[in-house]
Amino acid sequence: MSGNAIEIRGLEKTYGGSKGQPRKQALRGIDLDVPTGSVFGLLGPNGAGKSTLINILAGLVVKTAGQVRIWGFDQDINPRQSRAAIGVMPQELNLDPFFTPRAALEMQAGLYGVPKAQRRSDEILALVGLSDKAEAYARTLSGGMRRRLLLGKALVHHPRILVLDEPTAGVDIELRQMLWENVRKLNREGMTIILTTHYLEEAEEMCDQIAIINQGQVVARDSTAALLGQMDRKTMVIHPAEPAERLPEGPGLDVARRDDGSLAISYHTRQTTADQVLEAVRAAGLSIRDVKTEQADLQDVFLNLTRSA
Ligand SMILES: Nc1ncnc2c1ncn2[C@@H]1O[C@H](COP(=O)(O)OP(=O)(O)OP(=O)(O)O)[C@@H](O)[C@H]1O
Repeated sequence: MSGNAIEIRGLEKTYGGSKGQPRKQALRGIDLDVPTGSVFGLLGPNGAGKSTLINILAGLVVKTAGQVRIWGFDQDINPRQSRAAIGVMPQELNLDPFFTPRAALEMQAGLYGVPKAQRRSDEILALVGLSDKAEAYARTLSGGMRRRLLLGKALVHHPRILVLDEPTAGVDIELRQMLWENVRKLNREGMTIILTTHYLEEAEEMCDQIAIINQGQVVARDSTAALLGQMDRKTMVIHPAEPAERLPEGPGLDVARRDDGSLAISYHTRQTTADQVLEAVRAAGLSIRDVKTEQADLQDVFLNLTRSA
């Protein structure tokens, strides 16, 4: 398919307040296109609504309003086809402890109505590195192996789109590499990949497109390169030798006094050099007792984006 693997318009979700809990609006009108063939990163702080969005795509959560098209199929009009186009690797390790990996894959294939002749359990077991555990009970598998099996289960029905919800949260380096190798391979073969992650460097490395979600809304959506361009904010924290009477000034400098008497000077590294910041400090008549820099992290970026939104 050319164009978009997924098209979302005006998507809303309000969880009903049960047992006296207040109602919770988790998604507040999401518009989002995921280009076919991309590795698409869905970023956002805890509680932003990423899992809700993914679960709606997977058909596990019912939306309150809006339209979702998966591989051209409207979820409301063609629920079966839209579900068949997507495979989801969930966050929780929800596996039946008495199934072997092979049985779990066969069972999943059965649920999706994949005919026996078209099942590729051995191929999938090999892909996720579980061939030698094919007949082991799930309860005897390590956490990492269970994750691999969940990835395998997401692939049994040959989906066009693979969704990975926090695939590398708490996994070791080896498994992480193996997951990313698999993702790259599947993407090269044409699969569209959507993943949620908390790790900015992971998104930077893996994703060519990124959407940032905050409080149920898309606050940024761009190519990774363009977004990272906005993330070049650094903060230089200056402890002046004497209390500062005058604040440093300069184009692109954002200066704040902190409670400990230090000055936090934020700037964009593409626009301003550290030297220019120091010059502005001296021009304000300040001598420096101590200085350190703070790199913007994803949290800063979120704050920035939500403020400007
Ligand atoms: N079943 C539910 N009932 C009520 N509220 C819910 C339910 N599931 C999620 N929420 C609320 O909806 C909001 C979005 O949650 P969601 O799990 O989608 O966020 P998230 O971005 O995936 O966060 P995390 O990274 O922590 O998984 C949160 O405020 C959450 O508490």
